[in-house]
Amino acid sequence: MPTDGFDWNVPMTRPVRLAISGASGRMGRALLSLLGDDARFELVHAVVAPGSAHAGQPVFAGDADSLRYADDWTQAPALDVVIDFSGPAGLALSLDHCVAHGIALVSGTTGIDAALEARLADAGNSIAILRAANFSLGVAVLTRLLREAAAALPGWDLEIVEAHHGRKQDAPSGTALALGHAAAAARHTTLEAAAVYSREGQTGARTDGSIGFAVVRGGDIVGEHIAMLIGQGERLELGHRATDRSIFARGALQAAYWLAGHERGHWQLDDVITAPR
Ligand SMILES: NC(=O)C1=CN([C@@H]2O[C@H](COP(=O)(O)OP(=O)(O)OC[C@H]3O[C@@H](n4cnc5c(N)ncnc54)[C@H](OP(=O)(O)O)[C@@H]3O)[C@@H](O)[C@H]2O)C=CC1
Ligand SMILES: O=C(O)C1=N[C@H](C(=O)O)C[C@H](O)C1
Repeated sequence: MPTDGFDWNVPMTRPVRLAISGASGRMGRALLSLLGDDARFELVHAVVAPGSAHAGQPVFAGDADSLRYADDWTQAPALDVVIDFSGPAGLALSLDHCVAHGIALVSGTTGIDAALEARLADAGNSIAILRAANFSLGVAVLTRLLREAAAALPGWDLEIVEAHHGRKQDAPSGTALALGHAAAAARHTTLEAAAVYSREGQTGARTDGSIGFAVVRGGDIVGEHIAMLIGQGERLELGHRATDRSIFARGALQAAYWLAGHERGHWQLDDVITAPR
């Protein structure tokens, strides 16, 4: 059994029939490069943006017999699970298809507005859904550590700094927001009450108990998050640096394998991860 922290001991009698939404993107390509060696899955549909130049092209370049990209769900075959890393508009379409056909949905898409959040929440009444702002094991552990530190140091100022590549569409990152929610809950408050998303000009002094966010964008940064707990005369920093998108892809594939066949409802990456504790 691999020792990568996920529980791989799920018996399946046939490959899981998988669709990827956002298949031509950075995360889509990371998923495709892992799927070539993964007998647990049969990739049967690969969705790109409506009207995309990728539509009709082979998913595995150079292989004329390969599955071809589709720019909608109309020709999708029977599926066990969809993995979505497309963006909010693509996720809305993936969700429609999954709900209409009773298909499990794994999504890593971030930057979702309140209306789509509400639709996703409601969809848990009819299909199995697993969403995570970050599919890496390291961030799962970082989140646990931050909860503990935020509770243990209630009077220390908390600032969350994140850095990503220059093409990222949303800010702060989904991971930064998830870290903020976890820390706020550990301090018996909410991120809505505590968050400060921007500072400029005559800001006045820092509000006690607030959680500040700072955002860096540039080049090819895969994803970095640092939570600073700042006291008087000392500072605790908890951080994670992703250097390869395959960590997110591996986590999403494991989540999809685990979720296929699970009953309807909302599931968490923590349900899939069995170690470390
Ligand atoms: N949870 C996690 O661990 C991670 C989450 N993410 C999140 O995943 C999402 C995608 O990131 P990334 O791969 O960098 O993005 P990219 O911009 O590289 O890729 C986006 C993909 O989605 C497709 N797409 C765009 N619009 C639609 C649509 N309306 N319907 C269907 N497909 C569409 C694009 O197709 P086309 O090429 O034709 O334009 C492309 O394949 C983001 O929300 C990001 O924050 C990213 C990394 C890790
Ligand atoms: O867009 C990205 O690239 C990433 N997005 C996720 C986020 O918003 O937290 C996860 C990861 O940091 C990469």
